[in-house]
Amino acid sequence: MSLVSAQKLSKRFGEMIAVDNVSLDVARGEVVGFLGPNGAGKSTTMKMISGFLEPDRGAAEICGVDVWSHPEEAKSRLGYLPEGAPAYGDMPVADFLRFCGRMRGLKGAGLRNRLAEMADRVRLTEVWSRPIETLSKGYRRRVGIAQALIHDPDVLILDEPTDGLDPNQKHEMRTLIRTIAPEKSIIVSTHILEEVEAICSRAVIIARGQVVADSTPQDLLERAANGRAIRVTIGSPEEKAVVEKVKPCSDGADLEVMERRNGSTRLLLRYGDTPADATELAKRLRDAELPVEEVGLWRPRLEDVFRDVTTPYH
Ligand SMILES: Nc1ncnc2c1ncn2[C@@H]1O[C@H](COP(=O)(O)OP(=O)(O)OP(=O)(O)O)[C@@H](O)[C@H]1O
Repeated sequence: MSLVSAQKLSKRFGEMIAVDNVSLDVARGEVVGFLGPNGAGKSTTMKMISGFLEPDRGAAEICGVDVWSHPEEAKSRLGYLPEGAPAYGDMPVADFLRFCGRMRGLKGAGLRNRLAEMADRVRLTEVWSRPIETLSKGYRRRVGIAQALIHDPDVLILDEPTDGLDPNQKHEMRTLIRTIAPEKSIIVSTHILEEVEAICSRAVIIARGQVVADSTPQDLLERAANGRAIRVTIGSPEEKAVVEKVKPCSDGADLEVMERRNGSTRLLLRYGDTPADATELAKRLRDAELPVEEVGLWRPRLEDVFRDVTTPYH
């Protein structure tokens, strides 16, 4: 069963369609990376899924509970980490989490147990009595995660969970997310594509309010290249002349100039559905007496895939 189910969500602000017919299902154990350029509609979609913003059309359910007709019940199954640090900076960590627990309806031994578990699991023991505003960014973000987890929700929505953290803190946060992932459905909004590869089992890319890709990060990478593109570097800065000379050797591939650097031009040759043969191409380029520096199958990064699927929407 999907713990998160959003069906055909749409939202307009005046004339502008911020979210257009977005559907998203997330099963237990899935970590979905929610990606998109600035203004794509990520926050608006997450706010509608978590019941903070009413959609014009469509519906969202958390654990089978409609977020608009039964908001209290739906929100009790949901933990949310907003962007940035938690408020109430002058409160000690323990008091803040106790307060959040009470707001979530916990009390007595149940509350004490959850607080102890958070201290241990989110590794907050060291700073337990310190005011939040005196903590490092990494610890503050962990306090944010602890407040989202205090009532042991089935669904977690995390907005930019590692933004502004140093590499060690990022690593710790990702390890924590991976540890809790099997029991929950998690949606992570992020701009950091390496994060998607590190922790997400699925990547949903949104542009201009619409879902433009929904697949595993590995599948997106394979689909983008799949041995069907070659990267060529020619030792000449004359972009136009390079393209003209490479074209007749390229068996009808689509040519794109990737970059010009240090007197060289780097091209990307896409072969569509035909497998690319880098050895044959290298031979032809040498026969044409081009100053070839490098010829190899192109291995895209997630950045390239992201650019590919969102660029037509800018
Ligand atoms: N309350 C609002 N009133 C008017 N327009 C809004 C409102 N909230 C969002 N928008 C607009 O809706 C579009 C989608 O915004 P949204 O914040 O959902 O994008 P996003 O993908 O989260 O962007 P970012 O990565 O920059 O946070 C943007 O053009 C934004 O300006």
